[in-house]
Amino acid sequence: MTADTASVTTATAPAALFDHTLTRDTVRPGVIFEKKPARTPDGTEVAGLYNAWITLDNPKQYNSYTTDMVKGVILAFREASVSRDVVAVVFTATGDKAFCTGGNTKEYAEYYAGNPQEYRQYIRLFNDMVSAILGCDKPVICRVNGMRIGGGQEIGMACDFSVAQDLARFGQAGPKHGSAPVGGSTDFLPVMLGSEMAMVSGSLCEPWSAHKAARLGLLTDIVPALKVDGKFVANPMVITDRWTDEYGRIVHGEFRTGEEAEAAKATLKKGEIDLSLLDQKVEDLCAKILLTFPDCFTKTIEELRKPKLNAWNANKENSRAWLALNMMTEARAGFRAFNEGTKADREIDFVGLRQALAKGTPWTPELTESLMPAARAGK
Ligand SMILES: CC(C)(COP(=O)(O)OP(=O)(O)OC[C@H]1O[C@@H](n2cnc3c(N)ncnc32)[C@H](O)[C@@H]1OP(=O)(O)O)[C@@H](O)C(=O)NCCC(=O)NCCSC(=O)C1=CCCCC1=O
Repeated sequence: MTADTASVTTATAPAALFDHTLTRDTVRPGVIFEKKPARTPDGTEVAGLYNAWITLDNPKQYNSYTTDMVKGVILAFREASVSRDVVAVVFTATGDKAFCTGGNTKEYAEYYAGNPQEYRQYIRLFNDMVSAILGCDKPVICRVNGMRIGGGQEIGMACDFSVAQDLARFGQAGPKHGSAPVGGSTDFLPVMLGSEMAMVSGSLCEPWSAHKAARLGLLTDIVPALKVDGKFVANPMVITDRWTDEYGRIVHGEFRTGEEAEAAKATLKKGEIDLSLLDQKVEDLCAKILLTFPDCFTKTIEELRKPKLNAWNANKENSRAWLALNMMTEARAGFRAFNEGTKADREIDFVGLRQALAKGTPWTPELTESLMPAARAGK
């Protein structure tokens, strides 16, 4: 007679399991780790199996990660990775505004600016966070609950799948705020988009809509999140009702402008945000993963990660050194400007800087001060 799987398990599984977790320390400020029951495609809970949800919880600062949070993310991924009962990891954040807008600019401006040796240590942690995602033994789904900008885009692209609510925006901030997107984006973007669009997305700091990001290959799928009069509608700020302009150029996924944008803002205002379709999509994806051979699935994603991982491993250490030294010059100026400026004026004087450097001006403290929004306000 053939024994059922449960009896075989009872007879042959070790009586006591070794613990491969690095630490059971549950104090992880700004990061929530939860195990939620895994479900079959029809929604039935599966006994003894879970999906690990790792949630960035710093909504007031758009879920940017503080140094403590980076440590928390590493530990959470480590725990999810070694949990035998975890099927998939869902990486997300609190609220509906932002998944993550990258490194915490307040910390950058007030602690790391001008302190390269400290930032070098921070980047060790940051690099370990990206590596923890890329090396997770479970498939990782980024549940993009809102904008994914700067380092947020980098840790999002390190995930295996990304499912987004369609009000989310995607892109980089570094070249405007004093950094280079070498925390993953310069490695992942060419792999995911091809080099031309990688150049556009990585360097110009112009956000893309979810529709555009999905069309160009950054996302697994998108869902509407805005409900107007009880009905889900596509992000009204984005062109979704036509594919081309009068010259045949693709406009689907571009942001609306002029009167169309004004009307869209009004629609946004009267609607409410509901992430239930996002949750459903994430659950559906987790359920698809559940119904596969675990080891074959893991081997598959390990192989498919390689183009991203190889690029990341080739560059991360020398990027760390560059990022540290850049905290003496452009990052010091840019992150301070963002932190000290107003919403209407929080970038440095780019033209003034370029003109000064063209004349060989050194990076003195006086040069940095002269580039700040406060210097313009005084003029
Ligand atoms: C474009 C923005 C992402 C969003 O702009 P907007 O919609 O106008 O919202 P804000 O009013 O700016 O933001 C709401 C409040 O959140 C605070 N906030 C936003 N992002 C951060 C952040 N990253 N750190 C700390 N606080 C943040 C913002 O100050 C507002 O607070 P308030 O108290 O004033 O209400 C825009 O917010 C933006 O550009 N943010 C900064 C993006 C950024 O520069 N990120 C860092 C990029 S570099 C990076 O991430 C790196 C990672 C590792 C490798 C090296 C590296 O550089």
